[in-house]
Amino acid sequence: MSSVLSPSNTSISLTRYLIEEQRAGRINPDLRLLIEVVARACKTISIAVGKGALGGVLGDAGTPGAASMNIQGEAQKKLDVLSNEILLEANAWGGHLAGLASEEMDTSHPIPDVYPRGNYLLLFDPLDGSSNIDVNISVGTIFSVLRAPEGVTQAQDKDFLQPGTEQVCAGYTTYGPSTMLVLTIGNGTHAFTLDREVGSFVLTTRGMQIPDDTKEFAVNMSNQRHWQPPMQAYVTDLLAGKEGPRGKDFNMRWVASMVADVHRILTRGGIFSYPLDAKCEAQGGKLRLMYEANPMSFLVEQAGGAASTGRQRLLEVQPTGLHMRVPVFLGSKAEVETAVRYHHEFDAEQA
Ligand SMILES: O=P(O)(O)OC[C@H]1O[C@](O)(COP(=O)(O)O)[C@@H](O)[C@@H]1O
Ligand SMILES: [Mg+2]
Ligand SMILES: [Mg+2]
Repeated sequence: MSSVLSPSNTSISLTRYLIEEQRAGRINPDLRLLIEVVARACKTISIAVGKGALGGVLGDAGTPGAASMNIQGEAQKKLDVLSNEILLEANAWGGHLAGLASEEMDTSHPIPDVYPRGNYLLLFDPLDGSSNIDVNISVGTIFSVLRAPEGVTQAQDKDFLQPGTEQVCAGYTTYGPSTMLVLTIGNGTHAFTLDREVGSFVLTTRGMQIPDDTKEFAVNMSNQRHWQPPMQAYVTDLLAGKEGPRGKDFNMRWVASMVADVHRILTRGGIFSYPLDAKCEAQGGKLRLMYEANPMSFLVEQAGGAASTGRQRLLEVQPTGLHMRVPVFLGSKAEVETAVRYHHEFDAEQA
């Protein structure tokens, strides 16, 4: 059972938590440093996000009429670009990386020759929930850490193409009413809250646990007409409530910031889905495997939940590109298994 820790003078900081994990032999000094550097960069982003219009960080990057686009074909927000720069600058010189990759950069980013290299690869979505930036709704940063292949000191895109099961660490920060960092190194999922006075992340929930069952689902319902038949059937039965085949009523939530929707699920359960639909079919989905779906799936599985494409365990998907997209179903284990059953039954009927 997860335990929300009441603040006391023995509060455990992120640094102490990581040192204890290192002493237990679960992480080495390089990975500990890498996590500390990412956390510090997220504190800087949190300050920028918190300033909002006063910091001049709202709105689109680029110039009026000439928005700057990323490889996803999306107009970049100023905070997308600023957060990316903050994470790049913070991590380039740290000496624990062989390469970086980001939602906002077409290809992987080499570590400048002047800096020492390390054995890890860092992938990140510098600012998740971009459509919510200008309307003051929670946004976040998502990151994933892999090992660089043996002998690789300056990674290329192909070196990042490892299934999610190879992650050694994953996390996200939410920039909401409070700033929180949620982290796993493969020994459970834990939440830290930023103590703004002290300037450090403090452990506030050790061992987050997602209840197996839920009465809450999160999906962008406006895409319903574009969904495939199994998804149509699954949501129709959710909406039918206790009079329907599911025999219970379900509530719906959709923040449109994956970090916020997943944080709610890690905190009180639920299922989050961004299925394949006619609009994103050609791309293979909406959400990105390497720096959205994989890190969130690792965190969810480490909290007792499940994560699937609807047809396959998400962490076992073999990446084919840095910006590969996938359908996503994650959260309460029994509910994800139910959604997957609708897809398998439909496929079996088609076969
Ligand atoms: O606009 P939609 O269709 O509701 O999609 C919302 C989804 O898109 C995202 O904003 C995509 O992430 P980015 O903001 O990092 O591009 C997710 O956070 C969110 O779950
Ligand atoms: Mg995102
Ligand atoms: Mg983003």
